[in-house]
Amino acid sequence: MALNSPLIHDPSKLGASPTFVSMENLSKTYPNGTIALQDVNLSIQEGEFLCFVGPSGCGKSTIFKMITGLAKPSSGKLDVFGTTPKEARKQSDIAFVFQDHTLLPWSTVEANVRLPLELRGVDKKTQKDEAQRVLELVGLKDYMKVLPRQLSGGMKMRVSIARALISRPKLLLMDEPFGALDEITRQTLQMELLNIWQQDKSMTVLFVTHNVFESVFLSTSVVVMTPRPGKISARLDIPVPFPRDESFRTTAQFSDLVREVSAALEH
Ligand SMILES: Nc1ncnc2c1ncn2[C@@H]1O[C@H](COP(=O)(O)OP(=O)(O)OP(=O)(O)O)[C@@H](O)[C@H]1O
Repeated sequence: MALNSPLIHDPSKLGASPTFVSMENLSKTYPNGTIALQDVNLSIQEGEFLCFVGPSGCGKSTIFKMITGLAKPSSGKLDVFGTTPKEARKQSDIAFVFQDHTLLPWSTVEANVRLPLELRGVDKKTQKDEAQRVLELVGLKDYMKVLPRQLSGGMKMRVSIARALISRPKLLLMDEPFGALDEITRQTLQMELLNIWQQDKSMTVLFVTHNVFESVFLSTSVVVMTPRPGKISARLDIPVPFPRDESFRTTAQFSDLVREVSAALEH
C-alpha cells in the first residue's frame, strides 16, 4: 500500500467537477406507509468522499438502494452519471461494501475477490492479474489461497474492499463498513481506505457511518440527516487537504470539526 500518495484530492477544486449523482426533491415512502425520505436535495460531484451521518432509521441505506436502482423513488428526480439508476447499474461502475463482508466461506480469498469479474465473463488471466492488484492494494497479497475463516474481522473487510475495487468502480458505496470492528482495527482501515482513495483520482465514495470522528477523518463533506422522515439538515465541508494522515486526528481543527458535525446532528 502506497503511504505517500500524491496530493490529488483538494476539496477546493471539487466545484469544477461534473455532477455525478443528483437528487432533487427525492422522497421515498415504502408500501407499508413508512416515509423513509422526504424532499432530499443533494448534488454529488466526481471525486468526492461524502459521509452520511444520522440517527438509525433516517434513510441512509434507502438512499443507497435508490442510487443502485434496488428501490424506486416515490417522487422527485434521481440522476446517476447523468442517467437513470437502472441504466447506471448496467454500466457496472458502481460497487458496494457492507458491514457484513459477505464472503463465500468455501472459496479462497482470491476466488472471492475475482468473483465480480468471473460473473462478467472476463478472461481468467485478467481475473488473476486484477485480483493480485487489488489484494496488494489492501495489503493481502500473501493471503490469496487462504479461506475466509482463517482471517480476522479486519482482514475479511479488506477482502471485501478488494472485491469491490476489482471492477475499478467510478462510484463506491460503503454502508457502515467498519461498524463491527474494534476501534484500533477501525482506525487502521480508515487510514488504508483513505490511502487507496487518495491514489485513485476518479473514484467517488459515499460512506454511511454512525461515527462522527470517522466522518470527519475521511470525508470531503459530511451530510447530516434528521430522524425519520429523513431529510438533509446540513452539509458540512471538511476543508482539510489530502493526503491526510493519522496526525490529523490529534489537531485542534479535527476536534472543532467533530464538534461542528455533532452540533448539526443535535439540531
Ligand atoms: N423495505 C422496507 N419496507 C418498509 N420500511 C422500510 C423498508 N426498508 C426500510 N424501511 C424503513 O425506512 C426507514 C429508513 O430505513 P433505512 O434502512 O434507509 O435507514 P438507515 O438510516 O440506513 O438506518 P440504520 O442506520 O439503522 O441502518 C426505517 O424506518 C426503516 O424501518
